[in-house]
Amino acid sequence: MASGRVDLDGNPIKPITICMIGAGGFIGSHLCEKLMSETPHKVLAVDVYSDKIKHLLEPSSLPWADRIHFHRINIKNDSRLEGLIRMADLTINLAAICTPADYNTRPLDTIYSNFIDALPVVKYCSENGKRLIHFSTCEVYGKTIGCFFPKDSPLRQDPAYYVLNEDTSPCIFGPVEKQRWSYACAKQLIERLIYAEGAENGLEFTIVRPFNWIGPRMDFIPGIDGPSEGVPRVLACFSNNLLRREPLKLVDGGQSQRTFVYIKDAIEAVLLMIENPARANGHIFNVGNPNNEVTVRQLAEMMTEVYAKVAGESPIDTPTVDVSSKEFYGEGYDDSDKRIPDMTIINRQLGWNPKTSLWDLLESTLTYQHRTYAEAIKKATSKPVAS
Ligand SMILES: NC(=O)c1ccc[n+]([C@@H]2O[C@H](COP(=O)([O-])OP(=O)(O)OC[C@H]3O[C@@H](n4cnc5c(N)ncnc54)[C@H](O)[C@@H]3O)[C@@H](O)[C@H]2O)c1
Ligand SMILES: O=c1ccn([C@@H]2O[C@H](COP(=O)(O)OP(=O)(O)O[C@H]3OC[C@@H](O)[C@H](O)[C@H]3O)[C@@H](O)[C@H]2O)c(=O)[nH]1
Repeated sequence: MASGRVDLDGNPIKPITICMIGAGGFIGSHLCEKLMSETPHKVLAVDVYSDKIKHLLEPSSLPWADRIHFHRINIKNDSRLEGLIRMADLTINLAAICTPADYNTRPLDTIYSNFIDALPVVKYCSENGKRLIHFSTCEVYGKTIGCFFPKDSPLRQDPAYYVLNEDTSPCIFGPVEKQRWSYACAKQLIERLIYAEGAENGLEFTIVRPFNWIGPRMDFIPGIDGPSEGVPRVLACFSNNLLRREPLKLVDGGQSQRTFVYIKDAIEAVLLMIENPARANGHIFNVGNPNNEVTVRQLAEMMTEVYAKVAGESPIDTPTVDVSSKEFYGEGYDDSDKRIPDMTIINRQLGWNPKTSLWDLLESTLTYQHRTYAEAIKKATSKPVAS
């Protein structure tokens, strides 16, 4: 497994120690899995939760048991953080509040989590001469230029006005009272701070801008492994509706567009960044799949079709229902209109391309959702309600 592995320039890859903050989340769990099963690297896994990586931590007879150690730490207030960053060769920061339902209901937590709490991580990396891979977001681009043209303008069809490029696209945010942009703004400011640490103090950094990575273990199913009233991201919302045989809720008509990339494809890109520092340092990378674009309505229709196939159940008579964003998310919600990543830079630096079609990634993800949750949902919904 470990021997004979070489980087993109043919040099042998030396085992390193990685301090991964937010290792217990969706992306972290897949990255830990990849690092344990395919590389010789060690992981100091930092998070407040460990449920999603439990299968990698126990039992102690696992072949990688001595290469992954979990540290239950809240990075807001724990003096052990600097020690862990010093012990590692590389820090990867995934920790954040990053669910749209939180942007306008917990705006302060969102800003603190995405900016203030990330500050010591950047500082410790810079002061100790350690490399940093920081997770930002495609939301830093905000709205596309195209959305400001009249609906029937042919300019809307011109990629120059909607394809998002790391080095040339502007970042266009909405008003302060629409607090999605506070998340975007906090992420953008930490990017700028990291860039400045690189420019002034020589911090070796890579910034990742994920474009809707989806797959197994994303978020939670309300009432099963998360709060009943919780609102996860769209994959888990729609999965929950399908599992419960309820209509999928289309916010403001489901007209927003997204490109979805399979988590396993995206993790390949992160591994290339980890193992090719000379090609990744100093860069910001879009990581997404421009070929998998759909409107949210089309996503709902495809998920309904795929779920019927994997669960062997016919769809319900009314598979979707429209809801207003105010009803669904509360006052002050705003949305990103369209997100197509330009892949030129990641292609040039790391030769990475996504592989999995939207249909295929939904098929494997919904198979997982069905296997993991269908029984639990049946039990939960058949329980008599206490009077
Ligand atoms: N999944 C995507 O498509 C996507 C898109 C854009 C950006 N991102 C970014 O990627 C990163 C990871 O996203 P994810 O989808 O895995 O989210 P996630 O919520 O599943 O994972 C984040 C993890 O960070 C942990 N965390 C948060 N605050 C912490 C703290 N103070 N101390 C310790 N741990 C803390 C959480 O417990 C959680 O396990 C985030 O920065 C997010 O903004 C993800
Ligand atoms: O049940 C639902 C849930 C969501 N939606 C819509 O589906 C779209 C996608 O919603 P998601 O919850 O997946 O989140 P978004 O794509 O807006 O943001 C996502 O990508 C950028 C990251 O930084 C964010 O952390 C991530 O959540 C939005 O237009 C939302 O309004 C529905 O129509 N119905």
